[in-house]
Amino acid sequence: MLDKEAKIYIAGHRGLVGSAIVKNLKSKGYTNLIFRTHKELDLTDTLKVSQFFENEKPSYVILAAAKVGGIVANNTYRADFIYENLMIQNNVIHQSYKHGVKKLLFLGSTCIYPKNCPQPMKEDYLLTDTLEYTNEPYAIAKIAGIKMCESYNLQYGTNFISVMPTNLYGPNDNFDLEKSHVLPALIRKMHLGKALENDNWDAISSDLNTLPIEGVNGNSSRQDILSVLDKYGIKKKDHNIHLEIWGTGKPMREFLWSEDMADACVFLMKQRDFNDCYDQDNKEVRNTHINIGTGVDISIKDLAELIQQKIGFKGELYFNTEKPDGTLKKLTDPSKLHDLGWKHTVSLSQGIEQVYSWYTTKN
Ligand SMILES: NC(=O)C1=CN([C@@H]2O[C@H](COP(=O)(O)OP(=O)(O)OC[C@H]3O[C@@H](n4cnc5c(N)ncnc54)[C@H](OP(=O)(O)O)[C@@H]3O)[C@@H](O)[C@H]2O)C=CC1
Ligand SMILES: C[C@H]1O[C@H](OP(=O)(O)OP(=O)(O)OC[C@H]2O[C@@H](n3cnc4c(=O)[nH]c(N)nc43)[C@H](O)[C@@H]2O)[C@@H](O)[C@@H](O)C1=O
Repeated sequence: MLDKEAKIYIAGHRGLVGSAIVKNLKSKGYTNLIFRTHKELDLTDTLKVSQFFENEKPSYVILAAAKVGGIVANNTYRADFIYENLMIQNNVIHQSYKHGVKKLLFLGSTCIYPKNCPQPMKEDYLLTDTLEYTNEPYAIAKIAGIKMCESYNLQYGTNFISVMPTNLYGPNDNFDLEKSHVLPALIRKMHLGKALENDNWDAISSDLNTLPIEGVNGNSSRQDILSVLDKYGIKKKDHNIHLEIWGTGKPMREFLWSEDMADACVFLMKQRDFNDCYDQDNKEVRNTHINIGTGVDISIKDLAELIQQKIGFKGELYFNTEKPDGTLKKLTDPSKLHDLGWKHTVSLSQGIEQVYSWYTTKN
């Protein structure tokens, strides 16, 4: 199964997860990988996706393309999150069925579980209560993706499996200060905060030239840069830097290194078929998806202090409770995955060092 010459389409190959999956597959000797950037193939375009599958006829598909963002992006662009995600997954899953794809892996998210879910969250807790408001549209699209895979398997005999990863981080993450997830946002905020406290304008220019913020880049005036950083919660007060953490700092989150996530995906592509997921005699097939996580979580306050210590930023942290907390706890129960023989290898402490090293090399 999944021989080294198999034609595998990785949708979203430049993203956080997609790029790690490509790296993992290449390292294992897979040679026939195909990709398209968003610009080359908009996966919300049904006709173009159909033509792509007709021309390329991939044997395997890993669906890591999606509209993705942190808590504020999810809460603000609610229509885009539900529309784009439903369109992307409807097109890719349906065309995979139409063109005889042997196996597809769909990436969901642990936000599919109820807001006040019993902890740790088992796969069977799906659809047992109300969802978290801030990411409800995104979660509903992801639940539709799971049910689409299950339904196509049951009606058409396809082999489409789903995984529900916890919060991920690593190389090629999104470091936008407003739209990203907490871990990359705090890495960048503290990197800029440290540069500011050391009056290291070369580091600030280099960072802003790699990824401009709201119209300022590395060549903008210092006054303009200071005023934009202030707006994003990196505030210079006399000789001290005050750095904003969204919410109360009390929510707990679980973080998985993206390359571990990629390894779990490739492991499941090789080891797990839909037919292994359920009892053939059971007429009601539900919850065939698999959690991917570490089973360990940390409060946002402790995460911020850990990143602060790793980066060596000496300023003060303050909590902005005008910003949403989101779910208070969403810890996965990864025992289904552990029972299959896979476990993560990179700790949060190691991962933060690795991603910060990657971030500073890139700048
Ligand atoms: N990041 C996280 O913490 C988590 C992520 N997930 C899930 O994992 C998967 C991967 O996420 P992640 O790698 O973080 O996301 P990224 O935002 O890093 O990457 C998303 C990728 O999708 C592509 N893409 C987006 N929209 C389209 C479109 N309309 N047409 C074609 N391509 C498109 C982008 O292409 P391009 O680069 O060309 O713009 C990009 O490569 C997603 O399903 C996400 O929901 C689940 C839980 C947590
Ligand atoms: C992966 C998961 O990601 C999203 O859910 P989330 O876990 O709530 O997302 P998050 O990483 O943005 O925030 C985690 C916590 O951290 C706090 N927080 C502090 N300071 C910053 C900060 O500076 N930026 C961000 N983004 N959050 C911050 C923030 O207030 C929140 O309490 C889903 O919408 C959905 O996309 C999904 O599936």
